Amino acid sequence: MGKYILALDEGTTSVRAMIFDEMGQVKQMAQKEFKQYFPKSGWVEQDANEIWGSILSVIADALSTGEIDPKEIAAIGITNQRETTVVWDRHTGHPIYHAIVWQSRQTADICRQLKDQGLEETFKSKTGLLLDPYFSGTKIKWILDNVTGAREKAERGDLLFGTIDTWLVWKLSGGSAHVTDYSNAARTLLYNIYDLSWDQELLEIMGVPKSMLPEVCPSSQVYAKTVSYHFFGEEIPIAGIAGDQQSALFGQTCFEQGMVKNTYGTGCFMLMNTGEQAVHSKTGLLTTIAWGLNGKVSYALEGSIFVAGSAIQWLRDGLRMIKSSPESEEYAKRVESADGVYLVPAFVGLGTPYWDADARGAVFGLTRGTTKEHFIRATLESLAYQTKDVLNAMESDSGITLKKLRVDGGASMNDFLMQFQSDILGVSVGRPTSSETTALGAAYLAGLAVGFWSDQKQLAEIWQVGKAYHAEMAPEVRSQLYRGWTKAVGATRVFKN
Ligand SMILES: Nc1ncnc2c1ncn2[C@@H]1O[C@H](COP(=O)(O)OP(=O)(O)O)[C@@H](O)[C@H]1O
Ligand SMILES: O=P(O)(O)OC[C@H](O)CO
Repeated sequence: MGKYILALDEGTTSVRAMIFDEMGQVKQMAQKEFKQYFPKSGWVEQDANEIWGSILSVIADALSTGEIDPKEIAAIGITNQRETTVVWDRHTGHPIYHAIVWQSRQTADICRQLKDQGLEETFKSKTGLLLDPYFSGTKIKWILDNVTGAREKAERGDLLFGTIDTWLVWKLSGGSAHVTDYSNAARTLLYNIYDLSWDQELLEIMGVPKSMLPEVCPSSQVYAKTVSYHFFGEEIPIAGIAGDQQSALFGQTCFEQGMVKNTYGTGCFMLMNTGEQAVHSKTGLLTTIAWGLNGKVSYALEGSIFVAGSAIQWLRDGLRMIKSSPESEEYAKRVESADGVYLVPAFVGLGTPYWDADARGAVFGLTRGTTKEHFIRATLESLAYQTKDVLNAMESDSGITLKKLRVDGGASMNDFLMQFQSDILGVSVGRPTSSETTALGAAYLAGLAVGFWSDQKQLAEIWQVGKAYHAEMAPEVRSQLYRGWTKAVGATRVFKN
């Protein structure tokens, strides 16, 4: 057995290859950002071939910089930005359109039409999801409706659909495996999360031929082996797949019912493990599959925030207020407060609990005294306020009052944000020693499948808190600040272009 597990973490903005040892420690990593395309207002697309090329390059980089022989890799786990949709020709392997990213709003009209036909409850009752452009189903329909000749090709069985996990396994296996796992299938709006099958009625409504869809498998099993020419002469088992948010839940070892994690990446996603029970939300949370493991499926409740770290990237790239995302912390700490400024980053609409595809971003409370520092601070604070909206929904749906929140993801490295998060929630926040829990989850799933780790108990023993934050804010200040946020979101939703 090799000494390491390789996790491929294909996020919204970058790909990472992370090589873990048996203690879950990072032996080596390589990362590469890739291009985002914004062809129209609210649309977000990527080039699936560029993602594939970037994956090959980070694998090579991690192995060569770490001087690791590919033979030492016992298995590969894949975790991915979810919902992002690729449709490609099964004969040539060429995508027929850009990958439509989960954040993209180009299917808002399709969702509206389906809602007008009174179909929301049909989708919700089978998939646990809502009719929002976020999910893959309407994105597939959009590609079939808008790319010349696509529908005919799909009906002839010439096209394949995949989320990014499926695309990468297909490429790594030389086109021999067309698979996904339960956690990714659960995000398509086409998969029945209760009877665990592609739902014929939903496929017909959406006009998606079943022949396009991947086989749905557990999250931990050997799906295929790498073709040797993509892996330096080695055939390595690809043995774990999970959507990045479910993978982070697994990497945080939230194995027990009621355990919660929040990941601050491009977006921000809070998931609660609800065990073998699928909990139905009354407050705009999603019911989803956490993972399939040991012959069982575990479910989760999820709150999805569309814009979190990407608001910080916008400060960097759009407004050019900062040179790097971590620099936001320094600016935020230079002022005592945001001085009444609220920024609502509804750049692609709002997710949980509002589900408003047409909302767009806004800033409130500007005065002549507002400085760049206040603006940056208000942007960071918006991540914490959105998280509070989600936690309120989660506590109300689950009946559980949270005492501690496990956090991870790029923006969780921001100490100012984590302290403010703890303050505004009135809950302790714990960041583990490894903030790379998304990749770790996929590594764990792959390692379990090949016997690299024996069981979940062994994994739970590895988790350690790296830094803890405790609420220091006076309750009346907390309430007053949050009241301001609630008013700002409400006002944002009234204004429509
Ligand atoms: N120290 C920081 N403070 C605030 N935001 C940060 C910081 N470091 C990274 N980010 C943000 O986190 C995101 C990257 O996190 P990551 O977990 O890699 O995201 P993804 O998996 O979605 O690509 C970026 O949007 C970036 O702006
Ligand atoms: O890229 P992230 O880490 O923000 O995750 C994206 C989510 O999977 C979208 O559902």
